[in-house]
Amino acid sequence: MPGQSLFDKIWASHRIADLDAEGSSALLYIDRIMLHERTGGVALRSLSQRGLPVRSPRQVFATLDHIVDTFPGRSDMTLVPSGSEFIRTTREEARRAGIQLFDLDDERQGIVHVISPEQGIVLPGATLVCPDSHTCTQGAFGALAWGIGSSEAEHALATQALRVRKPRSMRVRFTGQRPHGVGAKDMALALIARDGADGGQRCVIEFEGEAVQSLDLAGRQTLCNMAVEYSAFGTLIAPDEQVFAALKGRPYAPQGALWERALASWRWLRSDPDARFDVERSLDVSGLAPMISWGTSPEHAAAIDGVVPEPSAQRSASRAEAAGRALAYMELTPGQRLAGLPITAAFIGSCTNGRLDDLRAAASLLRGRRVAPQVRAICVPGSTQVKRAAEAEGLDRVFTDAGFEWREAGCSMCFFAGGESFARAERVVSTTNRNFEGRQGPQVRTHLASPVTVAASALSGCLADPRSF
Ligand SMILES: CC(C)[C@H](C(=O)O)[C@@H](O)C(=O)O
Ligand code: SF4
Repeated sequence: MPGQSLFDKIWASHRIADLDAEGSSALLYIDRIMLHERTGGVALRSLSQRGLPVRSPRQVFATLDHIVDTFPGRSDMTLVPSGSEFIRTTREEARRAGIQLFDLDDERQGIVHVISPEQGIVLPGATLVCPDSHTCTQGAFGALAWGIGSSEAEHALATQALRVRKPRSMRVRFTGQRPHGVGAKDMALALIARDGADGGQRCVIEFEGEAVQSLDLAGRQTLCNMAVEYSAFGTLIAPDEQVFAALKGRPYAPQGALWERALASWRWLRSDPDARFDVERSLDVSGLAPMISWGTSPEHAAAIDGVVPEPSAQRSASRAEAAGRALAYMELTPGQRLAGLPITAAFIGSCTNGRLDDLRAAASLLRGRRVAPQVRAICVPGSTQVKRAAEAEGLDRVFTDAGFEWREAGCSMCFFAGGESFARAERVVSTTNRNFEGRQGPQVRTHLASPVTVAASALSGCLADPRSF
């Protein structure tokens, strides 16, 4: 018998029943369900219309993040068409079901994947689902967390269990030491650029290696967050002392004697040395440079000191065709240098890079400097707690003195839902995770990058290398 992977262990400890003889599908117990107003309110309403109660309201948490206004001093007003309807439905159904809602006036409000660890909702070794694709972010805490569809969300709410076809497993080792200016976002973009946006093959990916262990928790969450752009089913990083320290004392984490018991069990949450994975990959980070996307997929990314590639350099004819289309949309030509490309907007925030450490990293470049006059720069903290903590150390002033807008927490312009947007065809450098056509507004061209690269670019008025600051 080979050893077990961390994924195998969590799977086995949550399996209620195998659904076939080979054990390739199982009914899994779900520890936590998270919801947001864009998809969660609808799932709750549909359930209540069918006369089905939420089975275990204390294990379900909801927040308002996707279509809420993020203007300073916001009200219930939202520019998103039918946005108020989503918000109202979520409020009504959360109240009816008796589940905890982190509403707009609640200090615990924020992007669903950001508030979960802040509140100690995600725990090592737990299963957590949410009808949102970036739920895999929470694998950074050693939880099996994945995004589900709305009918699955209804099933999970009604039964606290889900039928799951067991995903294959992958291990990705990041070896070597990260050079100056290279962070988790660059590691993720480099991996996706190398292997393609389908490289993760719907596997549960365990990230390992010194370059992962040395990341702070914000960085680990960035890496796990981007994994869905690599087509991962979910992610895992074996939880360590950093994770335990971060969760200790959080409102929904176990307390007292229960904490001690939990901690003792969490120390076993790692893959056995002889665990087998269906796919093994590795990437040496020591030669990486800060990355920037040039196209309309996160796989369209290159080193900031590089050039826009020739579409014909892509691995297949279909990829070459997609790259050609991407360049047309992005108004770029092969061979053009990436650094120096003029931009008109910069965005810092989202569940990828909207945490306190991300804001600190950006602020370290912005301090005492001003963004270029033609650049509209916006910072949206990932949660109200991130916002408060940032304000407590004066980061809001650093951002506003530099010319950034300082906003209320939410998803904001990470995605265009018909509300607030960048101007048509604007070129934006953004810490978010998706850059497909129209993602941040009609015709808007998005360049994905790390917080320091976005800060450097905002200051320069063009895509810029953070290492030169
Ligand atoms: C609206 C929501 C379902 C969606 C997702 O699942 O990811 C959003 O968060 C996104 O990033 O596009
Ligand atoms: S911040 Fe962006 S990627 Fe994250 S959940 Fe919100 S819309 Fe989705």
